[in-house]
Amino acid sequence: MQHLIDAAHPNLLPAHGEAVLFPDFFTPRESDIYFDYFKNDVSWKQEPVVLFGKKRMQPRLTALYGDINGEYSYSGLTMGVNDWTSPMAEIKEKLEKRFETSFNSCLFNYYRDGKDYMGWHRDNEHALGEYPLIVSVSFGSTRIFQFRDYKEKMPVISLELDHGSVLLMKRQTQEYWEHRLPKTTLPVGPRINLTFRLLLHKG
Ligand SMILES: O=C(O)CCC(=O)C(=O)O
Ligand SMILES: [Fe+2]
Repeated sequence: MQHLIDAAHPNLLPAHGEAVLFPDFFTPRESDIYFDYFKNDVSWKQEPVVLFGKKRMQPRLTALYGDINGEYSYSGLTMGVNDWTSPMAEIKEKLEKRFETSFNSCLFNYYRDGKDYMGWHRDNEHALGEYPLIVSVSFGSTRIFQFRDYKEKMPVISLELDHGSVLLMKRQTQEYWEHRLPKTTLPVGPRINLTFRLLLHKG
């Protein structure tokens, strides 16, 4: 893979992994079009999850797309896999070319407002292999995204994910760091996030 870290795109993590932000990966115009398209045409669902033995609805809407047939178990949740649509395939190809890799699935998240969030987690499912490359695309309202050391639970590294930005996470990132998209009491509009992944086998 070509070297992705340079002065304009520094590694946001001090050690044990690489996280690189590309703030204007998509133009504002492209981003507006993708946002409207995904808002209306993704089969969004609010899925229940079991946390500490209690069933609750996830604080966001989700959908899974990819080229694996059938179902995929992700974080204790079995999700149906939908077929790529052409705007999704277009984004996937652009990312694959730029980052010299390939993806076979994408998890879509829809955060309706500041009350929707994703808690601390690592994307370290077995199906992703040892050192997964995860590419996260954001459209819509800017939200804060945070990393913290998985063992020490500190310090927190915060960044803003803007409309049209791409965040790349690679190497040991999912082993040493956890990440989240915190709630906010500030008035924020909806945000759509796409995380492209390569699943090595079914979950
Ligand atoms: O919405 C985001 O930026 C985070 C998404 C995420 O961490 C995930 O889908 O695993
Ligand atoms: Fe994640």
